[in-house]
Amino acid sequence: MGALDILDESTVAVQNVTVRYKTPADDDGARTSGRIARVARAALGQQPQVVVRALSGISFVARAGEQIGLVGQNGSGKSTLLRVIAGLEKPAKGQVLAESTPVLIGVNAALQPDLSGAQNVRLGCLAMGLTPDETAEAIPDVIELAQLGKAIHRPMKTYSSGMGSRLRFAIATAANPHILLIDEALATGDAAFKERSEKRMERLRENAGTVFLVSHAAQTIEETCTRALWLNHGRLVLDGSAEDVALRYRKYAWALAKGKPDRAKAIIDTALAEKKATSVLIEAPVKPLAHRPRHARASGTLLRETGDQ
Ligand SMILES: Nc1ncnc2c1ncn2[C@@H]1O[C@H](COP(=O)(O)OP(=O)(O)OP(=O)(O)O)[C@@H](O)[C@H]1O
Repeated sequence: MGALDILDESTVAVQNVTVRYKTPADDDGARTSGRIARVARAALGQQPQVVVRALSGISFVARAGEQIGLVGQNGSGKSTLLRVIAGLEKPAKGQVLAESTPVLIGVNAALQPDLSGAQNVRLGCLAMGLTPDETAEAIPDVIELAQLGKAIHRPMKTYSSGMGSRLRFAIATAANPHILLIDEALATGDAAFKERSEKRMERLRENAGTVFLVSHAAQTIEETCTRALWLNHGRLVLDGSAEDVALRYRKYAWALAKGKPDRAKAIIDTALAEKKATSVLIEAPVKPLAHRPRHARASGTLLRETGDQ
Protein backbone atom coordinates (compact mmCIF):
# COMPACT_ATOMS: atom_id res chain seq x y z
CA MET A 1 0.00 0.00 0.00
CA GLY A 2 1.32 3.45 -0.84
CA ALA A 3 1.73 6.43 1.44
CA LEU A 4 -1.45 8.16 2.49
CA ASP A 5 -1.61 11.86 3.27
CA ILE A 6 -3.79 12.17 6.34
CA LEU A 7 -3.01 15.70 7.50
CA ASP A 8 -6.64 16.79 7.43
CA GLU A 9 -8.00 14.28 9.89
CA SER A 10 -5.07 13.11 12.02
CA THR A 11 -5.10 14.22 15.65
CA VAL A 12 -2.26 12.20 17.23
CA ALA A 13 0.72 10.52 15.60
CA VAL A 14 2.79 8.12 17.66
CA GLN A 15 6.04 7.39 15.89
CA ASN A 16 8.15 4.42 16.91
CA VAL A 17 7.82 5.20 20.63
CA THR A 18 9.98 3.29 23.10
CA VAL A 19 9.89 3.84 26.87
CA ARG A 20 12.29 2.22 29.31
CA TYR A 21 12.44 2.49 33.07
CA LYS A 22 15.57 1.82 35.06
CA THR A 23 14.48 0.54 38.43
CA PRO A 24 16.12 -0.97 41.50
CA ALA A 25 15.76 -4.76 41.84
CA ASP A 26 16.88 -7.41 44.27
CA ASP A 27 19.79 -9.69 43.37
CA ASP A 28 17.57 -12.35 41.85
CA GLY A 29 15.78 -9.80 39.70
CA ALA A 30 19.07 -8.38 38.41
CA ARG A 31 20.63 -11.76 37.67
CA THR A 32 20.84 -11.00 33.97
CA SER A 33 23.72 -8.57 34.50
CA GLY A 34 27.27 -9.95 34.33
CA ARG A 35 29.17 -11.33 37.32
CA ILE A 36 31.81 -8.57 37.19
CA ALA A 37 29.11 -5.90 37.19
CA ARG A 38 27.49 -7.55 40.21
CA VAL A 39 30.74 -7.75 42.14
CA ALA A 40 31.58 -4.10 41.29
CA ARG A 41 28.13 -2.98 42.41
CA ALA A 42 28.45 -4.88 45.67
CA ALA A 43 31.90 -3.31 46.29
CA LEU A 44 30.47 0.17 45.68
CA GLY A 45 27.42 -0.54 47.83
CA GLN A 46 25.09 0.12 44.89
CA GLN A 47 21.69 -1.49 44.54
CA PRO A 48 21.21 -3.71 41.47
CA GLN A 49 19.11 -2.21 38.69
CA VAL A 50 17.03 -3.64 35.89
CA VAL A 51 15.67 -2.02 32.78
CA VAL A 52 11.93 -2.44 32.19
CA ARG A 53 10.80 -1.98 28.60
CA ALA A 54 7.39 -0.43 29.10
CA LEU A 55 6.83 0.34 25.39
CA SER A 56 8.71 -0.95 22.33
CA GLY A 57 8.47 0.73 18.93
CA ILE A 58 4.81 1.76 19.03
CA SER A 59 3.49 3.49 15.89
CA PHE A 60 -0.01 4.53 14.91
CA VAL A 61 -2.00 7.55 13.83
CA ALA A 62 -5.29 8.51 15.48
CA ARG A 63 -7.93 10.41 13.59
CA ALA A 64 -10.77 12.76 14.45
CA GLY A 65 -13.95 10.91 15.36
CA GLU A 66 -12.16 7.82 16.67
CA GLN A 67 -12.64 6.37 20.14
CA ILE A 68 -9.62 4.18 20.67
CA GLY A 69 -9.56 1.53 23.37
CA LEU A 70 -6.28 0.30 24.83
CA VAL A 71 -6.39 -3.29 26.08
CA GLY A 72 -3.79 -5.59 27.54
CA GLN A 73 -2.81 -7.40 30.68
CA ASN A 74 -1.52 -5.68 33.81
CA GLY A 75 1.83 -4.09 33.08
CA SER A 76 1.44 -4.25 29.29
CA GLY A 77 2.10 -0.52 28.86
CA LYS A 78 -1.39 1.01 28.52
CA SER A 79 -1.00 3.74 31.15
CA THR A 80 2.53 4.49 29.98
CA LEU A 81 1.22 5.04 26.45
CA LEU A 82 -1.43 7.44 27.75
CA ARG A 83 1.17 9.34 29.76
CA VAL A 84 3.45 9.61 26.72
CA ILE A 85 0.57 10.91 24.58
CA ALA A 86 -0.29 13.40 27.34
CA GLY A 87 3.31 14.63 27.31
CA LEU A 88 3.86 13.60 30.94
CA GLU A 89 6.54 11.10 30.01
CA LYS A 90 9.36 11.51 27.49
CA PRO A 91 10.05 8.45 25.34
CA ALA A 92 13.60 7.11 25.12
CA LYS A 93 13.04 6.82 21.36
CA GLY A 94 10.42 8.07 18.94
CA GLN A 95 8.01 10.96 19.27
CA VAL A 96 4.39 11.91 19.66
CA LEU A 97 2.76 14.70 17.70
CA ALA A 98 -0.64 16.08 18.54
CA GLU A 99 -2.78 18.66 16.81
CA SER A 100 -3.85 20.06 20.19
CA THR A 101 -2.97 19.46 23.83
CA PRO A 102 -4.20 16.01 24.93
CA VAL A 103 -5.74 16.01 28.43
CA LEU A 104 -5.37 12.97 30.63
CA ILE A 105 -8.40 12.90 32.89
CA GLY A 106 -7.53 12.72 36.53
CA VAL A 107 -3.86 13.45 36.86
CA ASN A 108 -2.97 16.36 34.60
CA ALA A 109 -3.51 19.16 37.02
CA ALA A 110 -0.37 20.09 38.93
CA LEU A 111 -2.01 21.24 42.13
CA GLN A 112 -0.55 23.08 45.11
CA PRO A 113 -1.20 21.46 48.50
CA ASP A 114 -0.96 24.76 50.42
CA LEU A 115 -3.55 26.53 48.28
CA SER A 116 -7.28 26.07 48.72
CA GLY A 117 -9.33 23.90 46.39
CA ALA A 118 -10.86 27.00 44.79
CA GLN A 119 -7.43 28.58 44.21
CA ASN A 120 -6.27 25.31 42.69
CA VAL A 121 -9.23 25.25 40.31
CA ARG A 122 -8.11 28.61 38.94
CA LEU A 123 -4.49 27.50 38.76
CA GLY A 124 -5.36 24.18 37.12
CA CYS A 125 -7.54 25.81 34.46
CA LEU A 126 -4.85 28.34 33.59
CA ALA A 127 -2.22 25.56 33.54
CA MET A 128 -4.31 23.65 31.01
CA GLY A 129 -4.24 26.65 28.71
CA LEU A 130 -7.60 28.28 29.38
CA THR A 131 -7.53 32.08 29.09
CA PRO A 132 -8.34 34.10 32.25
CA ASP A 133 -11.84 34.77 30.85
CA GLU A 134 -12.41 31.09 30.04
CA THR A 135 -11.11 30.21 33.49
CA ALA A 136 -13.53 32.61 35.20
CA GLU A 137 -16.36 31.08 33.18
CA ALA A 138 -15.31 27.48 33.98
CA ILE A 139 -14.74 27.86 37.75
CA PRO A 140 -18.38 27.60 38.96
CA ASP A 141 -18.91 24.52 36.80
CA VAL A 142 -15.79 22.80 38.13
CA ILE A 143 -16.68 23.58 41.74
CA GLU A 144 -20.22 22.31 41.14
CA LEU A 145 -18.92 19.02 39.68
CA ALA A 146 -16.41 18.47 42.51
CA GLN A 147 -19.11 19.08 45.16
CA LEU A 148 -16.71 19.55 48.02
CA GLY A 149 -18.96 21.95 49.94
CA LYS A 150 -17.13 24.36 52.24
CA ALA A 151 -13.97 22.24 51.93
CA ILE A 152 -13.36 23.92 48.57
CA HIS A 153 -11.97 26.86 50.61
CA ARG A 154 -9.60 24.69 52.68
CA PRO A 155 -6.00 23.92 51.67
CA MET A 156 -5.78 20.87 49.45
CA LYS A 157 -3.35 19.19 51.83
CA THR A 158 -6.28 18.72 54.22
CA TYR A 159 -8.28 16.71 51.62
CA SER A 160 -8.77 12.96 51.67
CA SER A 161 -7.37 11.20 48.60
CA GLY A 162 -10.91 10.78 47.25
CA MET A 163 -11.61 14.51 47.64
CA GLY A 164 -8.35 15.33 45.86
CA SER A 165 -9.20 12.97 43.00
CA ARG A 166 -12.65 14.52 42.62
CA LEU A 167 -11.17 17.98 42.35
CA ARG A 168 -8.51 16.86 39.86
CA PHE A 169 -11.13 15.11 37.76
CA ALA A 170 -13.42 18.16 37.81
CA ILE A 171 -10.55 20.47 36.81
CA ALA A 172 -9.45 18.18 33.97
CA THR A 173 -12.94 18.18 32.49
CA ALA A 174 -12.98 21.99 32.31
CA ALA A 175 -10.63 22.01 29.35
CA ASN A 176 -13.16 20.39 27.02
CA PRO A 177 -10.21 18.85 25.21
CA HIS A 178 -10.21 17.85 21.58
CA ILE A 179 -7.96 14.90 22.48
CA LEU A 180 -9.21 13.17 25.59
CA LEU A 181 -7.29 10.44 27.43
CA ILE A 182 -9.16 8.37 30.00
CA ASP A 183 -7.51 5.85 32.28
CA GLU A 184 -10.32 3.82 33.80
CA ALA A 185 -8.11 2.99 36.74
CA LEU A 186 -8.36 6.65 37.72
CA ALA A 187 -12.12 6.58 38.03
CA THR A 188 -12.81 7.29 41.65
CA GLY A 189 -15.34 8.63 44.09
CA ASP A 190 -18.56 7.58 45.73
CA ALA A 191 -21.71 6.50 43.88
CA ALA A 192 -23.18 10.01 43.60
CA PHE A 193 -19.94 11.43 42.22
CA LYS A 194 -19.59 8.50 39.81
CA GLU A 195 -22.97 9.26 38.31
CA ARG A 196 -22.22 12.98 37.93
CA SER A 197 -18.77 12.26 36.52
CA GLU A 198 -20.12 9.69 34.06
CA LYS A 199 -22.56 12.26 32.69
CA ARG A 200 -19.74 14.77 32.35
CA MET A 201 -17.55 12.18 30.63
CA GLU A 202 -20.31 11.45 28.16
CA ARG A 203 -20.50 15.15 27.26
CA LEU A 204 -16.73 15.35 26.95
CA ARG A 205 -16.64 12.30 24.70
CA GLU A 206 -19.30 13.77 22.48
CA ASN A 207 -17.30 16.98 22.07
CA ALA A 208 -13.86 15.43 21.75
CA GLY A 209 -12.29 14.75 18.37
CA THR A 210 -10.40 11.68 19.55
CA VAL A 211 -10.81 9.69 22.76
CA PHE A 212 -8.34 7.15 24.14
CA LEU A 213 -9.73 4.82 26.79
CA VAL A 214 -7.79 2.31 28.89
CA SER A 215 -9.96 -0.53 30.11
CA HIS A 216 -9.47 -4.09 31.28
CA ALA A 217 -12.99 -4.95 30.21
CA ALA A 218 -13.18 -6.10 26.59
CA GLN A 219 -16.91 -5.38 26.78
CA THR A 220 -16.38 -1.70 27.63
CA ILE A 221 -14.02 -1.39 24.67
CA GLU A 222 -16.53 -3.06 22.37
CA GLU A 223 -19.39 -0.87 23.55
CA THR A 224 -17.66 2.50 23.62
CA CYS A 225 -14.84 2.36 21.06
CA THR A 226 -14.54 2.32 17.29
CA ARG A 227 -10.96 1.05 17.25
CA ALA A 228 -8.69 -0.77 19.70
CA LEU A 229 -4.97 -1.28 20.27
CA TRP A 230 -3.83 -4.44 22.06
CA LEU A 231 -0.58 -4.11 23.98
CA ASN A 232 1.40 -7.05 25.29
CA HIS A 233 4.71 -6.59 27.15
CA GLY A 234 5.02 -3.11 25.64
CA ARG A 235 4.51 -4.27 22.05
CA LEU A 236 1.58 -3.46 19.83
CA VAL A 237 0.00 -6.84 19.07
CA LEU A 238 -3.00 -5.65 17.09
CA ASP A 239 -4.51 -2.40 15.85
CA GLY A 240 -7.99 -2.89 14.43
CA SER A 241 -11.72 -2.58 14.89
CA ALA A 242 -12.84 -2.63 18.52
CA GLU A 243 -14.95 -5.76 17.90
CA ASP A 244 -12.12 -7.77 16.37
CA VAL A 245 -9.49 -6.76 18.92
CA ALA A 246 -11.86 -7.30 21.86
CA LEU A 247 -12.81 -10.75 20.56
CA ARG A 248 -9.22 -11.90 20.17
CA TYR A 249 -8.15 -10.36 23.48
CA ARG A 250 -11.02 -12.11 25.22
CA LYS A 251 -9.97 -15.47 23.71
CA TYR A 252 -6.37 -14.80 24.80
CA ALA A 253 -7.39 -13.91 28.37
CA TRP A 254 -9.64 -17.00 28.51
CA ALA A 255 -6.77 -19.27 27.37
CA LEU A 256 -4.51 -17.80 30.06
CA ALA A 257 -7.19 -18.15 32.73
CA LYS A 258 -7.70 -21.79 31.76
CA GLY A 259 -3.96 -22.48 32.11
CA LYS A 260 -3.33 -22.80 28.37
CA PRO A 261 -0.31 -20.56 27.78
CA ASP A 262 0.52 -22.24 24.44
CA ARG A 263 -2.95 -21.46 23.13
CA ALA A 264 -2.62 -17.86 24.41
CA LYS A 265 0.77 -17.49 22.71
CA ALA A 266 -0.66 -18.85 19.45
CA ILE A 267 -3.42 -16.19 19.53
CA ILE A 268 -0.80 -13.46 20.01
CA ASP A 269 1.44 -14.88 17.27
CA THR A 270 -1.48 -15.02 14.82
CA ALA A 271 -2.43 -11.42 15.63
CA LEU A 272 1.16 -10.25 15.21
CA ALA A 273 1.47 -12.07 11.89
CA GLU A 274 -1.74 -10.45 10.60
CA LYS A 275 -0.99 -6.96 11.90
CA LYS A 276 -0.37 -4.42 9.20
CA ALA A 277 3.06 -2.86 9.78
CA THR A 278 2.66 0.87 10.24
CA SER A 279 5.34 3.47 9.99
CA VAL A 280 4.68 7.13 10.60
CA LEU A 281 6.74 9.49 8.49
CA ILE A 282 7.00 13.09 9.52
CA GLU A 283 7.71 15.12 6.45
CA ALA A 284 7.84 18.79 7.34
CA PRO A 285 6.78 20.85 10.32
CA VAL A 286 4.00 23.36 9.73
CA LYS A 287 2.70 26.13 11.96
CA PRO A 288 0.64 25.18 15.03
CA LEU A 289 -3.08 25.26 14.34
CA ALA A 290 -4.55 28.72 14.62
CA HIS A 291 -8.19 27.86 15.22
CA ARG A 292 -7.71 26.38 18.71
CA PRO A 293 -4.88 28.50 20.03
CA ARG A 294 -5.29 27.52 23.68
CA HIS A 295 -4.71 23.89 22.83
CA ALA A 296 -2.11 24.26 20.12
CA ARG A 297 1.44 23.29 20.82
CA ALA A 298 4.29 23.29 18.34
CA SER A 299 3.20 20.07 16.82
CA GLY A 300 1.19 20.69 13.68
CA THR A 301 2.92 18.47 11.18
CA LEU A 302 2.47 16.89 7.83
CA LEU A 303 1.99 13.22 8.52
CA ARG A 304 2.11 10.19 6.37
CA GLU A 305 1.17 6.72 7.35
CA THR A 306 2.31 3.83 5.23
CA GLY A 307 1.39 0.22 5.43
CA ASP A 308 4.11 -1.18 3.26
CA GLN A 309 7.03 -1.67 5.62
N1 LIG B 1 7.63 4.69 37.16
C1 LIG B 1 7.94 3.45 36.82
N2 LIG B 1 9.13 2.93 37.18
C2 LIG B 1 9.47 1.67 36.80
N3 LIG B 1 8.69 0.86 36.07
C3 LIG B 1 7.49 1.33 35.69
C4 LIG B 1 7.05 2.64 36.05
N4 LIG B 1 5.82 2.82 35.52
C5 LIG B 1 5.50 1.68 34.87
N5 LIG B 1 6.51 0.79 34.98
C6 LIG B 1 6.55 -0.56 34.38
O1 LIG B 1 6.24 -0.42 33.00
C7 LIG B 1 5.42 -1.49 32.57
C8 LIG B 1 4.13 -0.94 31.98
O2 LIG B 1 3.38 -0.34 33.01
P1 LIG B 1 1.96 0.36 32.79
O3 LIG B 1 1.54 0.99 34.05
O4 LIG B 1 2.04 1.21 31.57
O5 LIG B 1 1.06 -0.92 32.46
P2 LIG B 1 -0.53 -1.02 32.34
O6 LIG B 1 -0.80 -1.83 31.10
O7 LIG B 1 -1.16 0.31 32.41
O8 LIG B 1 -0.87 -1.90 33.62
P3 LIG B 1 -2.21 -1.99 34.51
O9 LIG B 1 -3.24 -2.64 33.65
O10 LIG B 1 -1.80 -2.86 35.63
O11 LIG B 1 -2.58 -0.60 34.96
C9 LIG B 1 5.21 -2.39 33.77
O12 LIG B 1 6.16 -3.43 33.70
C10 LIG B 1 5.51 -1.49 34.95
O13 LIG B 1 6.05 -2.22 36.03
